[in-house]
Amino acid sequence: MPKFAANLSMMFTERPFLERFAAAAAAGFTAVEYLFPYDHPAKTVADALRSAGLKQALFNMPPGDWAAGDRGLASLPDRREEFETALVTAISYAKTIETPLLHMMAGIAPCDDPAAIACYRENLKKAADVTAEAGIGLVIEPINKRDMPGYFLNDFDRAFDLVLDLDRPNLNLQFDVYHRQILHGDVITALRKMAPRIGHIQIASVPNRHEPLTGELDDRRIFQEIDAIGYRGYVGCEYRPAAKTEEGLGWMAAI
Ligand SMILES: O=C(O)[C@@H](O)C(=O)CO
Ligand SMILES: [Mg+2]
Repeated sequence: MPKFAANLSMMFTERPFLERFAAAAAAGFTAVEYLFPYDHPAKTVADALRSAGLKQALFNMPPGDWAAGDRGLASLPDRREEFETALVTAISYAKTIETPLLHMMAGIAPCDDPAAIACYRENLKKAADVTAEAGIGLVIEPINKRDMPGYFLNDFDRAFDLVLDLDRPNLNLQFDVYHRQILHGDVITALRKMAPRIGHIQIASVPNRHEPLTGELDDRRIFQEIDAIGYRGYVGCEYRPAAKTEEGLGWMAAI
């Protein structure tokens, strides 16, 4: 059975961010992930994590101005400086919080624009090298077009090929089963094919992004396959609970 990390951007949101750590631990989780820690000093987040006895699985690099619609900076040629600053901030937080993995979001840009493609590639190489120096892994995640229209990285094969092509040992794929199913289906074949370069996995039911076992996929079968491909990292529970978070945790005992 995979080991699960609670996603604190979607789960336990009945409480303020810093109180979600203790709630996740009380519910039996041993690790957490979330989108962004940057609203709080890194030390404050690290203290919340450690006093709850949790491990950090992953968080994202600063995405630009999320409220204004930014969804990452990596493919935006006119925001290269901001990307570099975001990278420095992410590494500093990653060291204090002790995350083994950072997710670099691509941004909203046409996926066939040569300038965006070149910029993304260049920034990805830079981020992979800088994170490697810091002893941190880097992941990229294809995101479906319904949840994030216009997102640059919207194709699993393209992301996988890029990871292979850049050939950095610390650069891998964030395989979100929810996005995979909406974008392409064929989840199990893709898990098998991409297994050597999967750095992180996330799950949710499809199409409502609720608890596992409540959607169109056979999540038990998918968890078996995640074990079978030899994945030993955390599986992030990146779902919006259908009701209160604790009320929906029964799926873990049922799988
Ligand atoms: O799937 C998602 O939405 C997240 O993993 C993410 O990092 C960007 O929103
Ligand atoms: Mg995800």
